[in-house]
Amino acid sequence: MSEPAGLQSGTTAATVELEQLTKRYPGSPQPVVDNVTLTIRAGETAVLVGPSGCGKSTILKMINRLVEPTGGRVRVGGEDVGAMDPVGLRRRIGYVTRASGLFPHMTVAQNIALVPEMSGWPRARIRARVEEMLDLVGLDPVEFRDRHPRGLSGGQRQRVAVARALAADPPVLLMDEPFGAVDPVTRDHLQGELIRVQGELHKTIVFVTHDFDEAIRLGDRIAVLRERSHIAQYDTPESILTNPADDFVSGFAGGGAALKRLSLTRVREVDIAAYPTLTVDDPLQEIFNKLRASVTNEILLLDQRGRPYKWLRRGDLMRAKGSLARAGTLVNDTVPRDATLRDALEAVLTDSAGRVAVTGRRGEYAGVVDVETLMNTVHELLEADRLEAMETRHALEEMRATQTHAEQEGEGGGQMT
Ligand SMILES: Nc1ncnc2c1ncn2[C@@H]1O[C@H](COP(=O)(O)OP(=O)(O)OP(=O)(O)O)[C@@H](O)[C@H]1O
Repeated sequence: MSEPAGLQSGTTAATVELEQLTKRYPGSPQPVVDNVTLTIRAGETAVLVGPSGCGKSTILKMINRLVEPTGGRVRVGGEDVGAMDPVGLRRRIGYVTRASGLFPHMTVAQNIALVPEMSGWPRARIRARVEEMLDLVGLDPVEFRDRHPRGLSGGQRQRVAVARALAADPPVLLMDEPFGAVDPVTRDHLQGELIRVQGELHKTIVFVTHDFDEAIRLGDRIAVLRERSHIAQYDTPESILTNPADDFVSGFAGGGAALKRLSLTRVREVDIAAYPTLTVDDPLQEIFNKLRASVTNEILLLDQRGRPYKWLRRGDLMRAKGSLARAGTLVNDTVPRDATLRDALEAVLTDSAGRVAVTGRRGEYAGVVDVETLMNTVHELLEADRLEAMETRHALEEMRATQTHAEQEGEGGGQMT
């Protein structure tokens, strides 16, 4: 069977379309997936979130044909998967589940090499690919290549499972609660890693979870599903938080929209205050002068490599008898520019003076955020979201009105002839 263009290995991503997709398992009176139509754009992460048993896993399994639909179809890269050879199809769609599904008798490297081997890749290319994949998921190839799954932690097993799913460079990755069985701290870490990997690879990812916070964090778009996979809302996380379609969606999203909004924004996206700074090599007199002139009553002292080192307040130098080594308070927490505003808020709230230094890639000083900046920012964000939601609703209403008008005109025209 020929390989459809949209599904060739090496293709960055492919659109996934569900068209009136339905599944009724034998013996069950109701379909578990009922007439679902949904388009997942190439390169996007779509998260399916909904109550237990609403058919999320069944949808994923219909995409890679582990389950055959009873109605409708799935297209990947424009091609009907029902017309493809299921084994070939599965080689080109990565699949990661809650239980890693690694083969226990095979080493990590053998597990990752599985699909490239079945696809007939030359040995040297497979070896290089295994190393590359381990590197990508943050595992040292030398340390992990020859280990067996039983010797790995739950989090490490899921990393290997992701490496295996991506090994043959599939355009589509299906993830069924991949982090559901690991502890919350590891889950948090793995979610961050997935965001980083997706930032590099731009695959089309269909991710299933029943954790709404996970959906908010990972999804470019979220499909909130009711029973039988009826779509309650399919939208960006921002729209779902600020403009939920109905009570079911807002109930699922839970409270705390403002806090969740903080998780969606990065520190680099907000105005970071420029703080008065000096470096440890600057003359003492200059430090005195700057402190005296500072409206913040405080300066941030940077080390020789420009990294935040000490907070220095007026009087500190005097009390330390002019010794810079003894004066001030060491900076013990910083946040990178890529951190979320929620992380920044956490750091600011635990800081005794209510502010935290922001750093760039190499730990260099980039600015300071404080409680006031964060409060103002979240107010502005929520306000902007609300305005946008209102504009969208207005545009939709206008479109509908124009449509109705055109239809009426059409009907009128029909009567005249
Ligand atoms: N092979 C099967 N045969 C019969 N019924 C099935 C089969 N697989 C799943 N079901 C039923 O279909 C419904 C949907 O299951 P599915 O696993 O797709 O839901 P889900 O939303 O992924 O659930 P969860 O979040 O609990 O994993 C459930 O009622 C389940 O019992």
